[in-house]
Amino acid sequence: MSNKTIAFIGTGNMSYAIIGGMIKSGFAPQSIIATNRNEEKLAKVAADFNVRTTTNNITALKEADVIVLSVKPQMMAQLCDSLQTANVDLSNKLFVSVAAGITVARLQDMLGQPVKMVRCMPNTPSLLGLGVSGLFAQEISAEERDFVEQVFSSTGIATWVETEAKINDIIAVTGSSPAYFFLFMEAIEEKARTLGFDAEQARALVQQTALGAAEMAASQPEISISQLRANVTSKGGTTHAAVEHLKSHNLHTTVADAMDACISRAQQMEQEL
Ligand SMILES: NC(=O)c1ccc[n+]([C@@H]2O[C@H](COP(=O)([O-])OP(=O)(O)OC[C@H]3O[C@@H](n4cnc5c(N)ncnc54)[C@H](O)[C@@H]3O)[C@@H](O)[C@H]2O)c1
Ligand code: PRO
Repeated sequence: MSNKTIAFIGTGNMSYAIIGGMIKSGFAPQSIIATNRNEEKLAKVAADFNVRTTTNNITALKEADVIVLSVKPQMMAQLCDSLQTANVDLSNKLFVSVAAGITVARLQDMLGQPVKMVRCMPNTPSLLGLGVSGLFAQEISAEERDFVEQVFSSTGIATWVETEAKINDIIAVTGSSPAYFFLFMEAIEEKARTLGFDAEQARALVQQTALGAAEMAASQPEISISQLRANVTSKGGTTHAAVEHLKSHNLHTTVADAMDACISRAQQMEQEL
């Protein structure tokens, strides 16, 4: 592994997941600094991953080679302002922003100077090494590119996109989409409860089925997802009845429209923030 130090500024759900994936894949805990304003959150990160923690963003900024900006988009301007006024030379640092809806140009504006910046759109399964991260950068060195790729591929699949606009598409396809799957699982779990399964059974039944279905797809890439579905669906049978109901309620269009709403919101945030 590289000897660079990486700091996560604002270690909440997303950075916790990335750090978890990095540690699982062998990054040295001492090469990782996690910051948060909330000491309880830091205590958990330190206890779970043995990384260095601090409530002082500037200490982390000074020490790290790579700075991951991981606060909520609405908090980013305030954070960047505090980093800018700290009088630290940022020209040799590499920044990575995981925030949705803030462009590189806007981040540089917030930081008050044209720093080297990578836009990254990860997702929370990174915690298990099963994440997907979209990456976009211009004008960074091959070594910096390799390091960022090493970090995010340690948490799952990392893929570079050609244009910054594509990061918004990645949000719809992989950044937000764990929530779509969870929503579907919630709906099945809820119905299982109304059919009389207790909470524990309903949860176990839905999660095992989701895991089994994903693993069926992942372990047999030569079989299309639609064929896997067809294999469950007997002509004139029970699954057919359920699937036809979903189709007649425009499931595909609804999902596509939801993904368009996700992209539109990211574009709108780019104007707002
Ligand atoms: N959660 C996801 O699935 C996901 C996926 C992709 C990208 N993202 C992006 O990741 C970023 C973080 O999202 P999250 O879900 O982890 O949010 P979060 O609220 O869980 O984490 C952000 C943390 O930053 C801390 N914080 C706020 N201001 C701070 C400051 N000035 N200094 C230090 N700490 C500060 C907060 O206490 C909080 O714990 C967002 O910009 C989001 O767009 C999230
Ligand atoms: N979670 C963040 C949001 O909801 C970004 C992708 C996933 O805005």
